[in-house]
Amino acid sequence: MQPAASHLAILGAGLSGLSSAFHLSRRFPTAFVHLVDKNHDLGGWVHSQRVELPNSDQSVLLESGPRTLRPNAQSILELINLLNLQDQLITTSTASPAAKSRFLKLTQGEHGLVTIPSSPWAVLRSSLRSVMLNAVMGEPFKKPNRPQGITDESFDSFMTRRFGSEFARVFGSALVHGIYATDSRQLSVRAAFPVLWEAEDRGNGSLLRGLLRPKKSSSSPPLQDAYKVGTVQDSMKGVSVYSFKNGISTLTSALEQSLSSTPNVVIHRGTSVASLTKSSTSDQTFRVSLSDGTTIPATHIVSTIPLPALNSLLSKNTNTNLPSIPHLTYNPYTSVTVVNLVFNAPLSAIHPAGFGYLIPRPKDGYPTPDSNPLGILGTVFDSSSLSPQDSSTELTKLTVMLGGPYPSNPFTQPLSTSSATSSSTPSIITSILAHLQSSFHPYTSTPLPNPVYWKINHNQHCIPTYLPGHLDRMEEMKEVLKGEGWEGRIEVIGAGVGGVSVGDCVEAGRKVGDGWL
Ligand SMILES: C=Cc1c2[nH]c(c1C)Cc1[nH]c(c(CCC(=O)O)c1C)Cc1[nH]c(c(C)c1CCC(=O)O)Cc1[nH]c(c(C)c1C=C)C2
Repeated sequence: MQPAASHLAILGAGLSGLSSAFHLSRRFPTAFVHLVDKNHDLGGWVHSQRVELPNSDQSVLLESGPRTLRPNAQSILELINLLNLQDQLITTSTASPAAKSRFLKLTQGEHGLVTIPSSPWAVLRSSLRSVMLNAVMGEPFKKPNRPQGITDESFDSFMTRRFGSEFARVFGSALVHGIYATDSRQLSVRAAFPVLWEAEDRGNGSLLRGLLRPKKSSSSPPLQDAYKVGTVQDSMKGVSVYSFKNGISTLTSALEQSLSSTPNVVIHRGTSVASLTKSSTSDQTFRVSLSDGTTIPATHIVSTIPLPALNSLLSKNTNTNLPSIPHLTYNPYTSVTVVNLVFNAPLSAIHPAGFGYLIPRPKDGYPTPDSNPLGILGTVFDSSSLSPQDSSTELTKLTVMLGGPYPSNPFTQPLSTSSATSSSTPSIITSILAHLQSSFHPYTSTPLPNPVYWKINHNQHCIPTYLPGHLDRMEEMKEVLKGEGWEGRIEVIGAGVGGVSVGDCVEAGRKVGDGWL
């Protein structure tokens, strides 16, 4: 029989680790909960920074990780309620341009952005008409064409089957750039977009018919599992996305603060896990040794660190009675360089109102320095939805994202994390400004002003690319963790396992250790 969960060790204090510690410390109020992170600052990829602009009394809030949240993630609404963050919310309505207007930049050489049509009438007037019309109108009438017996495929192959290769490249690859910053020809459709895979089943082979057909309603969750959202749900009516006055770090900082004042929780920051072994004595506890010399005896473990990091940790163990965990190094991780720019001019003087734009995969694939030399994936118009974070609407902030599947660009290495004012503009910023100028033409025909502030952050290996077959591999991994040696007393969660969004990570932390006693 499993021992009671009396000593819990949680490896990694990003969103999944913080959420795990928060929920487990409430579920097991008499257990000792240890939360370990190699960094001194907790929160993982969430990084919000308020910057005072030089020579002015103005400030802006810049994000280098996730910047907005969606109201459908109940587990986040629950944290907002439990941590009392409601008065710090800023919301963007579904009727705002940020929610309604999205753009594509089709080719680097050509000026301008193309609006993604949001209604059938808009399609008829759009320059994307030729790519969209036949693909979308024809899909419901196309014969079912999923090859028999396949259990997964790439997102590109799925979209190509149903809509044709040009539609898959233009829309599919751009969507994947904006979420996974990867090549849609590598990404598993079932792991990344399960809703679409299931809709094709429901529509008897047609994705669009399946999306229009309602899902069979699942029975409501047992009462103890109901999300404690309080009145937060009501404040999300008509909201498309939201954040906080001081950015997404509000959530991670509030979790950290709450854990710091919880008597049964110890946070070990700035120290990494040196080894993970299992005692050979009859108590069979795990030993988590930290690089600062501390050893945590643990009855149960939650690993939220990237899967390759867990693999390195376990492969250091010699003479261990712990079985190896499969598939930890199967998926690659992509890196994204995030460039925040701030202009001393209102939004309308810089770019059209809207969410921002994405750039599809070039026609000839990625290693094409002529078509997209900087490897730009897209640009977010932050001020369209997040201007209440800043001290003035006379400022415009936007974020250019580079990297992902493009060959690593020559600028990122020496500038991995840097920021400055316009007095010393490096060539990457100059090149990005030229790209923006061409993207915003003819909306803005006058030269763009120099940014009053810019900041570059290179997020190395920040997002996993789930390769086809990911869900089956994760099931196999879970079977091993339930078996001899681990005995269901370790759970491996986080972005590498079950979803990369903030909501997925928080939800995984909420569910972890469900069967522990
Ligand atoms: C660091 C860059 C990131 C890129 N994708 C993600 C990050 C953190 C993760 C991500 N982005 C989105 C989702 C879906 C969210 C959901 O469905 O709940 C995820 C998991 C969508 C998204 N993409 C962009 C924005 C502003 C959003 C809204 C959510 C968020 O704030 O992250 C823009 C964008 N993200 C990336 C690129 C290249 C890009 C380009 C415009 C990569």
